[in-house]
Amino acid sequence: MSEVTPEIKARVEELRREIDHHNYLYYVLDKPGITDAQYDQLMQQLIQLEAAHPELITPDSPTQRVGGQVQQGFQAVPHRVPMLSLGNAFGEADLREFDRRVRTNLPGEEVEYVVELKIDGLAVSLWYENGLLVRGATRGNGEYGEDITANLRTVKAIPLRLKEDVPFLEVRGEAYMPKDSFVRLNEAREEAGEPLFANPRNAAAGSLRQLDPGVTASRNLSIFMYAIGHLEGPGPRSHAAALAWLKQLGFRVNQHYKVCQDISQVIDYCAKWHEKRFDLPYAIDGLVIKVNSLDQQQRLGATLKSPRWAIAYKFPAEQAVSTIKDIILR
Ligand SMILES: NC(=O)c1cnc(OC2CCCC2)nc1N
Repeated sequence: MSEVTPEIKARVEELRREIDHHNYLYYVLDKPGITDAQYDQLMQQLIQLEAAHPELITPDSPTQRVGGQVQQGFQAVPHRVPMLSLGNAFGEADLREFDRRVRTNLPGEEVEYVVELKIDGLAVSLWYENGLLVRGATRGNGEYGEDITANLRTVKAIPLRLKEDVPFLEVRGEAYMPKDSFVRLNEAREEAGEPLFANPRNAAAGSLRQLDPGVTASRNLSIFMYAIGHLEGPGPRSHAAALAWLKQLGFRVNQHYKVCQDISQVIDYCAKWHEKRFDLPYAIDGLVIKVNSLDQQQRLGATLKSPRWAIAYKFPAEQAVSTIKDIILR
């Protein structure tokens, strides 16, 4: 093994920064800055330098996303803050009833809502210590999840290192399989005589619960972050500010969220996306409405399993019976 010179160390660090930046442009912002060939060229240089100087390898190096070993199973891990499930609203009357309950519990106060698309994937929790990804887990039963860190590290939209070294941060998001990846995967499975996945949510869940991270890496999963689970130190005071801060840290955040001043604006926004949902490159099964003020969220609290400050608006199930492909590709 040849001696590590300062020049080699500097080159490795420069390659890492450049590759991380291009991963961020491509997988987080959907705005690639270079061609795939140029990207592969950078990766090959870094792989070769790290192979010649393994002592330079760090856990957050872009070459360390796909771990080697196949796991025997998944460790059960406790969530510091339970991952609650959402109550459902199936129409305008349910949404107005939700608004009435919120305002009854916050007498005389102004209430703002944030409305987000409800990504149809798998809820996951990511833990970062000093800006480094240290753990990833499924929601599980809300109290305990499964440790799928090795699999989540392969999702390139998940940063291995944040843009700021926050001491401790746990964030939640929805991992999902884009529609075109879902169709391609099922076509390949049909070719191979394997059972098809019924929908992108099952495909994402199946891909994340693989014992071999190499299989997860091949499934082209992505993610949208939607909440801070636990944060040490001062943080944002509203949910909208939390989403902006997560984006600033380098996370992928869905940009179709809207701050609404009253429930009528919420209802209009839900109607708009009920119309437009097939224009999206990923599956959604509704929208999520949240009280914007984190202080009001705190004071509204939660029932045993659901927050009083949030509700899911679910789209009516598909009327026409059509093949999964038509629905996905409509
Ligand atoms: N699938 C989604 O896109 C989604 C799921 N969950 C939440 O919020 C949590 C926070 C409090 C209970 C639910 N937001 C979302 N956008």
